[in-house]
Amino acid sequence: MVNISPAVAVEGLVVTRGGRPVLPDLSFAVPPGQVVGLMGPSGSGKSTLMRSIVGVQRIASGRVEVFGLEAGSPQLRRRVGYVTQGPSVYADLSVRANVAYFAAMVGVGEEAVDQAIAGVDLTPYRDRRVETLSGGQRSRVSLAAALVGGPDLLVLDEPTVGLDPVLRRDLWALFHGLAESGTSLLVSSHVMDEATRCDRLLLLRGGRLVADTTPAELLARTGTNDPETAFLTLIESSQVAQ
Ligand SMILES: Nc1ncnc2c1ncn2[C@@H]1O[C@H](COP(=O)(O)OP(=O)(O)OP(=O)(O)O)[C@@H](O)[C@H]1O
Repeated sequence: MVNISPAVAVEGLVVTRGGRPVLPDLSFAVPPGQVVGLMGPSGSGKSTLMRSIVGVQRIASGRVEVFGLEAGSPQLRRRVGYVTQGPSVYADLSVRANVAYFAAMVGVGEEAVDQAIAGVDLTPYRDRRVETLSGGQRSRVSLAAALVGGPDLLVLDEPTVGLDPVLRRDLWALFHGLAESGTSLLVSSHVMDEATRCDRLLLLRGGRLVADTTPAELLARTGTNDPETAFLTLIESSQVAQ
């Protein structure tokens, strides 16, 4: 068997926030070149885990490695793109100026800026100030800013929240296109029907991993054809097991 190193390796991760263990003990690996969904209800710890992976979360113990380097290492700065849930771009600047700003931070030029804007389908809006765009368009500006450096790992916190079905479908197609060209993606969502759009799934509840699986395995294991029911079935069986 070929030994493929994981994009992300987490072992015994413990994170405490507000004096409470938010992630009590997590271990898993994210394979490279795939779209991995981090699913779980609100408050299950998805954002905290993503923050740990991009290296902006203080961890109590354990190990988080990205491409074999400690999360947050300076060598990873250009290799990891992160889009938070809140707005991460400047409302009073144009789409182009925003993406160009992030391009300057990672040391890439004009061509990369145009490519990133085209990649999220915003070329017709490139000279518009972000504050004049719709919510969905704004979130795509954040995505273009994260994409501009050509990261090897993209960490996206609920990127499709509040988007209409057509845009959601287009964004998932974009994610898969990126994965096909070798990018690893970790995408969070609390909408379980998005689970079927992922190559792999990490299901989180109360800061614990309920499953590390594929959509097909999840449905087969729970004998359902709907991811939401499958998730509820898993939660119930894990409660019985406790
Ligand atoms: N700054 C903070 N101080 C203390 N507790 C926090 C802080 N941020 C988050 N928490 C707690 O950590 C837990 C996990 O929160 P987190 O934001 O990681 O969940 P989430 O799954 O991303 O939720 P959502 O889908 O609503 O964004 C929650 O119980 C939350 O209340």
